Amino acid sequence: MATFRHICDSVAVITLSNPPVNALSSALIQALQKALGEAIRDSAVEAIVICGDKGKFCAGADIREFNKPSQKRGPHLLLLTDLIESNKKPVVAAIEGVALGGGLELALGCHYRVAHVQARVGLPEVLLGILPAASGTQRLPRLIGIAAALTLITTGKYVPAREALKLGIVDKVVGENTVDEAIRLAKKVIGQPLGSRQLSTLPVQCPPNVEALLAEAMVKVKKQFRGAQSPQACIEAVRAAVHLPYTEGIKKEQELYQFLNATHEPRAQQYAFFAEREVAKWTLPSGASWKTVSPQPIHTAAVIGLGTMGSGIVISLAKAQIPVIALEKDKKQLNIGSKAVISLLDRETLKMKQLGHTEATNSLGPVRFTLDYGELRDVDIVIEAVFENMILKKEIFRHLSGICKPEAFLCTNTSGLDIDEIASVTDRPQMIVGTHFYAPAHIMKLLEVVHGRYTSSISISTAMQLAKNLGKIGVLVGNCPLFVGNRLMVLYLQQAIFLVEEGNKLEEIDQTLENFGLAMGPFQMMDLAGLDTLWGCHVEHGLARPEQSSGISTHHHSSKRYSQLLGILCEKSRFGQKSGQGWYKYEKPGGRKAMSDPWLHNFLSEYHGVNNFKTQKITQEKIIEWCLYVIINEGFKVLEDGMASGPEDIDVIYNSGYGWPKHTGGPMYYASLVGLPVVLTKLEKYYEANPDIPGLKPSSLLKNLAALGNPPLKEWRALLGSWSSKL
Ligand SMILES: CC/C=C\C=C\CC(=O)SCCNC(=O)CCNC(=O)[C@H](O)C(C)(C)COP(=O)(O)OP(=O)(O)OC[C@H]1O[C@@H](n2cnc3c(N)ncnc32)[C@H](O)[C@@H]1OP(=O)(O)O
Repeated sequence: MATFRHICDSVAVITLSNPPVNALSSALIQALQKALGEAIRDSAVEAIVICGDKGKFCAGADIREFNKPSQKRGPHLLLLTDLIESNKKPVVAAIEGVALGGGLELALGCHYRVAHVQARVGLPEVLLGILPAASGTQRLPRLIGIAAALTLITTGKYVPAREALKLGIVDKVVGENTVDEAIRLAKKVIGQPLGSRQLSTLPVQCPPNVEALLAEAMVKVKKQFRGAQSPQACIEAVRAAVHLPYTEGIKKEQELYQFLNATHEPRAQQYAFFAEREVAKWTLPSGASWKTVSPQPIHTAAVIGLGTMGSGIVISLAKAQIPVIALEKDKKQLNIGSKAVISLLDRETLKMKQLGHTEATNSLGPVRFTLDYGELRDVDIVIEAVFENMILKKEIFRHLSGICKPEAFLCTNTSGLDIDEIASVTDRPQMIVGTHFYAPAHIMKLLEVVHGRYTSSISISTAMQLAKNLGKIGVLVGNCPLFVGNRLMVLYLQQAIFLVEEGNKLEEIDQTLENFGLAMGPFQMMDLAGLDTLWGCHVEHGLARPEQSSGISTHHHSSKRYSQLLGILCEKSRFGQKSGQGWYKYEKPGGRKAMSDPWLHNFLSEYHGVNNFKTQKITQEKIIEWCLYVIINEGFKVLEDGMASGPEDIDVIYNSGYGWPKHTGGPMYYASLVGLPVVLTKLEKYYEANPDIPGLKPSSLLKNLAALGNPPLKEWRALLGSWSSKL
C-alpha cells in the first residue's frame, strides 16, 4: 500500500493505492505526503497529476481508523490540501470511480479536476456522524456557492460526473483515458497563474438572502435527520465560510468536528455503515456461505400481481436492466397494473435523464405484460407479489411448478407467511425463497431474504445477489411468523395502542418517537400501512381476536392483553390514509397530511370509560422505553431463536426498512448505548406491572449478556457460544 511517482515528460503522476477503494489510511496519507514533497522539490517536475489505482480515485478517510487515537493517525489531510494548493506547480486530480469525503477534499486542494463520465463525487461525512473536516466545508462553498454546497454537505449525496461539471466541481468530463487527459491538461497549464485556482483564496459568493438560506437548510435537516447533530454542525460550518476568512473558517470546522466526535453519533453511524456491508456476508449452519456458493445468473424475470408491491418490484428489476414479464389474473387488473407500471417507468426515465443519463430510455430493462402463465416458461426467476393469502399463493406456486423450467427460482413476496407451507406444494422446495420487499419496492433499500427449511444455499446466494443487483440491502432471515422486521414491529405498534387505551394522546406519542428520531410515529405509520392490513396481521398472529363487540372491547385472551381498537376503527371504515381517516384525518382519501381528529378523541374517551381501562399518563422518557424496549427485547428473542445471524442484521433491517434513526446505530446498538443492564431492569419493572404483555418479558439472551455487564455489541456473538443461527 503506497503511492508512487512516475515522471511522464515534465509531469509527475502520483497514484493512490490502498485496495479496495483507496481509502486514506494514515499510511497512505504519509506516503502521499512523501511523494508530493519529492515532486515539489524535483526541478524536472513542472506539474503533478494525482490519480487512484484500479479506476478508483479515493473513497475518503479510512473509516476503520476512526477509532484510532488522533496522535496515531499521522499527518492530517488538511495540511496536505494546503500544501498542494499553495505550491507553485499546477496539480490536477484525475477522478475515476469515486472522489468521496476526504477524497473529494483532496481533489478540491488540487488546482484542476478532470473526471471520468461514470465517476461520482460527494461529501458523505454527514452520513457517518461527522462533517468534512479537511477543508470541505470551506473550499466547496467557495467553488460552487452556498446553496449547492449546503445541499451536498447536508445530504451526503453522491453527484454523477456530468452534474458535478454543471455545478462547477470538476473542470472536465471525459469518456475514457482520464489520467491521460489530466496529464494533457497539466502540461497545458504549466506556467499559468494559479491564483484563481486556489480555492481557499477565493471569496464566497453569497446571495443576498444567505441567512434565510441557512435557516431554511436548518429547518430541513432538523426534519429529515431528527435528533441527529451532524447535519446541524455541517450548516454551522458552512455559515462560518460565509462570515469568516478561510483560516478562521477552518478553525470553526475543526471545533465542530471535535464537538461531534465527542458524541456517540460517529461511532453509531460508522457501525451502521459496516453493518450494512457485514449482512451481505451470510453463512449457513451447513458452512455454505457467500464465499463458497456462487449465485446463478438472472437474465430474465417475471412478476405475478401488479398491485403496489408488484409494480414496484417490476420497476426495480427494470432499473437493474433485467427484462421482466409482468402477469395479472384478468384483463381489468392487467389494464390497471400496466398503467401503474408505465407511469412509474416514465417517472424513473425522467429521473435518470435529470441525472444526466442521455440514453435513459435504453437503460431500463424491457417490461412485457401478459395474462398467460405459459409465457413464464423460460424465465430464470419468478417473484409472486399477490396479496397476503396462503390459499391463493399456494395455488399460484402449484401452477408455477408445472410451468416454469426446473432451474427457475420461485420467490414469494410476503411480509410474514410460512415459506415452507408454500414450498410444500411445489416440485422444487429447495428453490423457493421468501423475498420480502418494502413499499414502495422501487425505492426502499431493504429486502428480507427468507430462508425456508428446504431452501438451498444456491437459492440464497442467488436471492442475495439479486438484492445487490437491484441496489438493495439483502438481509438473510429465518422463516418465523412475520420474519424479523414485522415480528418486532407489531409488538411496538401494540405497545403504542395500549398507551392510547390508557388515556395518552396519540399525537404526543407520535411526536415523542419522532423527536427520538424515527421517521414517523407509530400512529402515522399505521395510517400509512393501512389499518385493515395491520388488523388482519394482528388477528392472524394471535395479537387480537377477529370478532368485535360493538365498541366494547374484551381485552384479554388466554391471559394475554390485546387491543381491539384497530378492528373497531376498521368497522367504522377508518382504514388510514387510503380512506382519508384512521388514527388521524386527511384532506381526502389518499391524502398525506395527518390532522388531529376531534371525532377520534371523543370516541377514544368514550371507549376508555366503557372499557374501564386504568389511566396511566406517562412521560416522554417512558414512552420511549415502553415502545422501543419491546423492539430490542424481541430482537434478542430473534437471536435466541436463531432467526437472524447477528445483531447487525436486526439493526440494518430497522435502519433501512423502518425509518430507525441511523445516528443511534439501530435498535440493538442503541440497547448497548443505553446499557444492557439498564434495558433489562426497565423491562423487568414493566413486565412485573404488566404480566399480561409477553413482549415485555425479558429475553434470556438479554439477561445473560446483561449479567456480563455491558459488553460491546461486536463481542456478543463470541460471549454466547450457545446462541447459534438456525438460518
Ligand atoms: C484522512 C482524514 C481526513 C479527512 C477525513 C475525511 C472524512 C471522510 O472521508 S469519511 C469517509 C467518506 N467516504 C465514504 O463515506 C465512502 C463510503 N464508501 C462507499 O460509499 C462505498 O463503499 C463505495 C466507495 C461507493 C464503494 O461501493 P461498493 O463498490 O458498493 O463497495 P462496498 O461494498 O461499499 O465497499 C467495498 C469495501 O470497501 C470498504 N470501504 C468502502 N469505503 C471505505 C472507507 N472510506 N474506509 C474504509 N473502508 C471502506 C467497505 O467496507 C468494503 O469492505 P469489505 O471488507 O469488502 O466489506
